[in-house]
Amino acid sequence: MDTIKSNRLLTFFYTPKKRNLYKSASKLPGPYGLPIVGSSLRFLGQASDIYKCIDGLFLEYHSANIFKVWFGTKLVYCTADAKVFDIVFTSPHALRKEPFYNLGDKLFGGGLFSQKSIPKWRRNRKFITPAFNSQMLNSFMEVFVQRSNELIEFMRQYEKKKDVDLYDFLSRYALKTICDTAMGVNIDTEPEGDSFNHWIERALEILIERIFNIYYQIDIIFCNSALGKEFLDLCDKSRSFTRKIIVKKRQQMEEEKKNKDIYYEAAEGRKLLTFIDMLLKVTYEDNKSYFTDEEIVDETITLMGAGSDTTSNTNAFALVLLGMHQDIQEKVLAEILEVVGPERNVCVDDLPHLKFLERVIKETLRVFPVGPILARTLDGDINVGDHVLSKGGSICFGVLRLHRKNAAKIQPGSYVPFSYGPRNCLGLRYAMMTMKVILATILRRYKVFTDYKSIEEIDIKCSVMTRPINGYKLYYESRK
Ligand code: HEM
Repeated sequence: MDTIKSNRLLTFFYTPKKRNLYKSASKLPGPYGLPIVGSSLRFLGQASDIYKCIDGLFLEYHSANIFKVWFGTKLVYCTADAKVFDIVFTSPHALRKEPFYNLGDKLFGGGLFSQKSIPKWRRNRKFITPAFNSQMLNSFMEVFVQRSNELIEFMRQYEKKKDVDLYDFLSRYALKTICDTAMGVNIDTEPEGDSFNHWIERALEILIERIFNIYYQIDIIFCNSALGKEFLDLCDKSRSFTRKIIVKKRQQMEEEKKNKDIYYEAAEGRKLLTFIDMLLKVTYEDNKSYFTDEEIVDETITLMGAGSDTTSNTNAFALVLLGMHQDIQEKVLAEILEVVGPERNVCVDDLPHLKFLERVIKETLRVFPVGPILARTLDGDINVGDHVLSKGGSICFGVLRLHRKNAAKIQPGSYVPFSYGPRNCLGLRYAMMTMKVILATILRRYKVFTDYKSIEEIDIKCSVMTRPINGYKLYYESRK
């Protein structure tokens, strides 16, 4: 059994270490909490109920800048205030993700997204960042275009069908794209490629249920439950597939090396090293023992997850919004035809000119931010003006609530779909480029419709990412 977690549950004493937390909490409003379990019992349920409950609290305490929730013995400060977000997300005391993220370690391990050691995160972030610099991104353009063209061809067979799962197609092609670009590995012949995103999606949904279920925080209870067994199986399958890709990549590199020295070429500036080239090089060629085999899997599966589901989710929501607003869809089309024309492929130089399309993507991310809530743990006190957030507490940001605030309350810094500060999204520019190419390619070929009539009709759940409870309800037909 995970003794640290079970001790945390059982020993709820007023220790001097916690005195500041209680003092800080006593000044804030928040829901009633029982001894030991706090308010945690109200979050029991499935991903859809959990988000409703969290959102309900944000609405109930909307007039307070910050409110508190005792989750078990943990004090969670909750806020949808742009000023607090700004101070906390740029503070050196809030670099660590909330330890709840680590309940997903069996899936993502210590990849960049969930890495809890700050020195290790800093080192890895610095190491991986150049794999997404401008030169690299421009070199990915050919793949973005080719995969988008394949996607619209694939879509042809499902034209006008109302029960089509367009999100599934988008995420399959996004996975192929991230594997082609960040890894230089083609997964077309791998049967698991079509299931990987479903495994991750379901695993994340279970993870949310685990995070908010105080009983499931204890490893032995979770791992022996039906949900826990399903989670472990999904982790196993997803990581095995990731290992298979890494092995394929290593074999590919060995083959390439027989003919030429790819690293020598890289040093000469004649070859760009992808994210995985860099990881494998530093581990196996330079003998620096930078990453263990499992750490390479951690970073790779993190990028595969973060790099595909996020963009496909946003693309699907963008198509839903354009399906609702046919006039805006026509304006986007007119821009695409003006900038790119009716036949030619989109190229790098077109991207800055697709301004209206960019506004549509940004509006989509405002209304449906990929991460509806973000959470950090506090390694030091942080003064946010009228309150001091105490070391040892956690902070939960209602990004979706912040984004949907009444226009009159909007302050600078109220738009944070990629988070910000040192731990912001590493793939921001990659994401914007690939989303523009895919949407421009789809919209030029198809007219898109949805059965949703308004944003309010779309019930949201949080499976780590924002998802529509009842699907995207998209269908499409060829443009004449
Ligand atoms: C619409 C697309 C995307 C959105 C809205 C998005 C949003 C975010 C957000 C909000 C975070 C911070 C999460 C937190 O603090 O808990 C994040 C982190 C991250 N994202 Fe993205 N992301 C997108 C696409 C991508 C892509 C395409 C990649 C990779 C190519 C990527 C890689 C990462 C990584 C590695 C992190 C962790 C960074 C760190 O902790 O240092 N993301 N993303």
